[in-house]
Amino acid sequence: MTNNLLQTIQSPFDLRKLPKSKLPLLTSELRQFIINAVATKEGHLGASLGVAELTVALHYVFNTPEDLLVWDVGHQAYGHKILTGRRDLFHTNRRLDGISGFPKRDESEYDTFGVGHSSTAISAALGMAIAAQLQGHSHKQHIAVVGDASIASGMAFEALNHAGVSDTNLLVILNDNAIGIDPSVGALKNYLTQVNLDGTPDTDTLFEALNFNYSGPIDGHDISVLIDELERLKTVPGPKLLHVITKKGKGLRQAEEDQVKYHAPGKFNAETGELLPKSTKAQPPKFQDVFGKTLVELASENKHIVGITPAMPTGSSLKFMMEAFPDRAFDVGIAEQHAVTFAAGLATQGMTVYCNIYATFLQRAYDQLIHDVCLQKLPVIFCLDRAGLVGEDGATHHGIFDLAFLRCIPNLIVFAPRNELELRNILFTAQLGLGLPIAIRYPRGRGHILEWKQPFKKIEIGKAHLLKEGNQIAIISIGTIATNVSEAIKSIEETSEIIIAHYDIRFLKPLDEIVLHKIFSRYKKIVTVEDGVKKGGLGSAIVEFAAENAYTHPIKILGIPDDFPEHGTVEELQELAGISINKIRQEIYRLI
Ligand SMILES: Cc1ncc(C[n+]2csc(CCOP(=O)(O)OP(=O)(O)O)c2C)c(N)n1
Ligand SMILES: CC(=O)[C@@H](O)[C@H](O)COP(=O)(O)O
Ligand SMILES: [Mg+2]
Repeated sequence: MTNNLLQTIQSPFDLRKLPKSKLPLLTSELRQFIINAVATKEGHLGASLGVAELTVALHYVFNTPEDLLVWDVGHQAYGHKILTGRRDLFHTNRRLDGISGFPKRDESEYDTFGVGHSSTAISAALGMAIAAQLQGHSHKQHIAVVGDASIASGMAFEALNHAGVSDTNLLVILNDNAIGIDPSVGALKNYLTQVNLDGTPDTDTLFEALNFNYSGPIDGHDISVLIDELERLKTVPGPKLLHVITKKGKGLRQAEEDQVKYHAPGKFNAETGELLPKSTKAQPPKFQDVFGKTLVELASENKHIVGITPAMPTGSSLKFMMEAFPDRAFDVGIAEQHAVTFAAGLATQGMTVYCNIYATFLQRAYDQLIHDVCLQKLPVIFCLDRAGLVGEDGATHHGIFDLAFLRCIPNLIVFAPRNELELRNILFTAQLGLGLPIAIRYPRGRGHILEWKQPFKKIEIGKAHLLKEGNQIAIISIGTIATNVSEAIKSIEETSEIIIAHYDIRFLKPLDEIVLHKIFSRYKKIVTVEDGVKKGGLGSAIVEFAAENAYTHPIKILGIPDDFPEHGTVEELQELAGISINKIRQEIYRLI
């Protein structure tokens, strides 16, 4: 398909000049543009395909950017980006120095609010709407587009509760496709499904009870119905909720049929929709699969084991336990706060709980972690996937704060496996009973060990590992960044007389003080390396240890500088942050 019409749209002002009759063609071209771009450049697919009509209709009816449009999560905003001046830049989506995969305020005036984490749109749009009232801009419209999985989160409920007693020009559009990344769950999902089946609710809807003017459900792929309803709602004062039914992946057969895989499918053939074949060579496992498969092994021996994921069964691989032991594995929806306190409740009753949360999303449940788990010494086992730099998802998704924000919590053990075997063994060790909560953080992607299914070995809590001795400088690393450190050391030792010691501290908490005293007595200079923020993490811990023990060695901290890393490949971002093999080698040379 050509995209002749789409090519004429530089901004929504051009779009609004088109006759309504041209909009279906424009929508098809937009959809095809997204398919072509994601097929070769990768990214999120299904969500943007599902809202193609809605995106065109919103920019057609509302006077964006004067009217404020807020996308929840933002993984569905590719069409919005393409229509708002970024079509010709779209090939740089999620690449280093390119545009972000999510709406971002400093990228465009049409991106009214930075997103990536879910369920923020209603709060943000309500804030904007109340600001408009206070500033006397009563003509402004405020629209939050939120998915059925995201609206089930606590934050979204809190915002609805507040908005319902406001008299603001707020329109919440519930984009209901009955799926998040994985199928949506919970009582609200069942309620929405029923409303959808009935066609129209015959009693007061949940949203009417919260004082919203409810309309729908309407067909989100019928652009003319959408436009008529949005035009009508523009004239209705107060908080409104429009229930729109869409199909995730709409317009690409495979994406409609396998919505989980095509949420973010990787490269595929734009014409046939088929995923590009993966290498047939045996590969080391993904860390998430080491977690998921090991948990099944452990759960089959230990009936007290329970697993929890907040809406990421596939991403975390908890799906394996959900299949094997459906009664003991829970997808609680996008509800990180609930997931943590739910885990705490289970732990009070002697259950052995593995609560798997992406490191970045645990940020949302910080109080629950402190107040409900650690303060009460409840031995919940937190498995923090996607820790460190995650790559193309960028600033909103890097799991780089966890080491710093976990280290300051009393009673919490913090462990980062160096490889798949260490992950497997700590998962085993944790269920033997630690008497304290533990956070186990590991990265996105694959490790290096093909034969990872080895017999379990118990890990001694608080014990660091000497990986190699040296003569002047000691490097202390934590987690899988040890691979970069080992490579950097190897290349230096190949070309010089210097021999560098390397320790894997493993436990950020409790620190192995015996080993640290040995390091400080034996070596003149210390380097720490972590794939988390420098402020507050491993480096800070070592500096504090040195100060407490009156060691005056120079200590060089390598980690993420005090800034938000953007998107790019992990290797590119490590280079920028100064923790790539190359940058570690340079730093060591500088010290020598
Ligand atoms: C706080 C938080 N938890 C988890 C995620 C991961 N996540 C991204 S999209 C998504 C599903 C969103 O589903 P829905 O709101 O229904 O939107 P759809 O993809 O169907 O358009 C999830 C769980 C996230 N972005 N933020
Ligand atoms: C939009 C969002 O938050 C998720 O889709 C996220 O991109 C998933 O990340 P992984 O690909 O690492 O599972
Ligand atoms: Mg959805």
